[in-house]
Amino acid sequence: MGKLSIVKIGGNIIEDETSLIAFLKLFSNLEGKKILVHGGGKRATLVASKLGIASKMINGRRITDAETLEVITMVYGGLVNKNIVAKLQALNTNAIGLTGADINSVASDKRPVKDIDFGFVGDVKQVAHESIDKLIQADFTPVFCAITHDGNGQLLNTNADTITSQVAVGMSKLYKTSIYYCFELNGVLEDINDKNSVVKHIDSERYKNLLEKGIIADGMLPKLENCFDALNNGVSTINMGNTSMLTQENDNFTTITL
Ligand SMILES: Nc1ncnc2c1ncn2[C@@H]1O[C@H](COP(=O)(O)OP(=O)(O)O)[C@@H](O)[C@H]1O
Ligand SMILES: CC(=O)N[C@@H](CCC(=O)OP(=O)(O)O)C(=O)O
Repeated sequence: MGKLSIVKIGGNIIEDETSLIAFLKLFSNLEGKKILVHGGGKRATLVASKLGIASKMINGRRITDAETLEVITMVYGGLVNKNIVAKLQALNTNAIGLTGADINSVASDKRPVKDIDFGFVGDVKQVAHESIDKLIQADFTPVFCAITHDGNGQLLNTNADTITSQVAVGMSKLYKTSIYYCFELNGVLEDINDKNSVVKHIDSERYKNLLEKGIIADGMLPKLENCFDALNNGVSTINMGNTSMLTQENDNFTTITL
């Protein structure tokens, strides 16, 4: 089985031009077959506010009404995705930007209304691993944004961490897949105020222990949930840390195993 790396970058890296360029250089130099998934929640909030639209997040997920869906479609599928693709082209990486609607790559179901109505938010139901692989086999590098579709013409907003883990699960039918969640910190930290307190290895036991101690919070909660889901469904390795973990020089990041 060949190897495939799936790398995710979040809003903090995207918003900082220097960090973004530095990351894209590392990503371009990464050997082997690869996929990039990007978020952009910060930019969506900024653009929405310029348009007089208030943003509301619950449990790390954006409440996405019809107006907000228009904003995130323009921001994730347009502004952020196309800028990243252009910058990758400048680095000689032949990137192709995709929403989940493109080549029917990521289909989802609108989240059912229970206690909370998230609006146009999708939970992934199917990843077209064979179609995505056609792009990879043709030496294109897929760049996914945080948009999926329901197959009936409706675009849906889906968290980029979830897209990453679900695409990785789908692709693990064809490849030995590794996920790299890149963010602004060095990894999962024992003490959020001490950037050097990286927990180097988290397995199911340690995860339980960190949860009990309340060390994992905010955006890290769904991130780690996604990790264990991916590992339980065929993904080989998951690493979490700053962008330099893509180089051989940095071994100070978090590795997650079952
Ligand atoms: N123990 C922890 N170690 C590291 N980050 C943590 C921890 N607990 C909570 N966090 C938060 O999780 C955030 C990363 O998750 P998220 O906001 O989803 O990032 P992104 O979307 O940029 O990838 C960090 O910015 C940090 O504030
Ligand atoms: C449903 C939902 O919450 N979607 C996310 C998608 C973007 C994202 O995940 O961006 P980051 O990785 O930068 O946080 C949102 O709109 O914020």
